[in-house]
Amino acid sequence: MAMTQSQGVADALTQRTGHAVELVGVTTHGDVSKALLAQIGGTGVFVNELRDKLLAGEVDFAVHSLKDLPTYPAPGIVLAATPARDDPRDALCGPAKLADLPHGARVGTGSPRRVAQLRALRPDLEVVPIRGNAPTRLGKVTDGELDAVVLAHAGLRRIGRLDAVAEVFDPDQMLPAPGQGSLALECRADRPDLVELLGVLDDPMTRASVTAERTVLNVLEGGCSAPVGTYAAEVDETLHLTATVAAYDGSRQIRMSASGHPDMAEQIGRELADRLLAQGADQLMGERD
Ligand SMILES: NCc1[nH]cc(CCC(=O)O)c1CC(=O)O
Repeated sequence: MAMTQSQGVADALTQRTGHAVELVGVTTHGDVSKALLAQIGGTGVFVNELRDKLLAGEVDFAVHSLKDLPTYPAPGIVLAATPARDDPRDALCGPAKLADLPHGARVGTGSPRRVAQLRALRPDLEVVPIRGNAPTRLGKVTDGELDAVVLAHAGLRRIGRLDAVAEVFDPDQMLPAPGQGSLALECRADRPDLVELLGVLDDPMTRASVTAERTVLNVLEGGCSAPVGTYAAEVDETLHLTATVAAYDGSRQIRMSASGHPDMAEQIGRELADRLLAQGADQLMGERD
């Protein structure tokens, strides 16, 4: 997935600027570790090695999945572009839609956000923690170990496996991870030439949406392993943001929305997060079964 999305960015950049781009593959801790993301700390596990190579001057820019990027800034590094977002939703992969899965069906996901929202939708399911890349996860359904898995639609599209999708979750049912489906192009802050070059791929609507989403996560002090779901989109120059914090066991969920001018994306996110906290979001996030 990482190589496919990076190649897409490289091609787009060459097309727009005429510059040739050479891909340098980097394996990260998140790629090799078999531990659950929630256990290895979550934030930065797919990102840190790439940032090290940026700072060492071994590569000029890095392509990340935005949802894997920690919300706190990295010294010396800037987010030069957020290209137009892919489908941000989650997808159920398997032989049947969620409502048609048998009682007690085994559904795989390692994400506390997905676990919490799945349990809220179908308390009877057995949610099984899994890791590994998307093909490995899909393989667990094919070989009968699991009845279904939940994966990001964007990732499935990038690896050409939309055939596995039984149902795409509406954000009303399951809110995606902040930044899901969006890419992040990072480069060194002391390379204004590159910041400008990469800027041709920036999509202002995506930037506003993901800024609002990531601000919610930042204020709630959650990483990619927090049970926080968000979705923001711009309609007629108004940014609409919805966010949820869910108890891990699915028993309780706080869900709220806000909207405003896209230029105020950060403030919209901050105010929504404050309202979630006032409703007891921090208490829900701290709970584990
Ligand atoms: N956590 C790993 C990860 N990082 C980005 C994606 C998918 C692509 C995206 O959301 O942009 C995935 C896999 C998944 O969640 O199914």
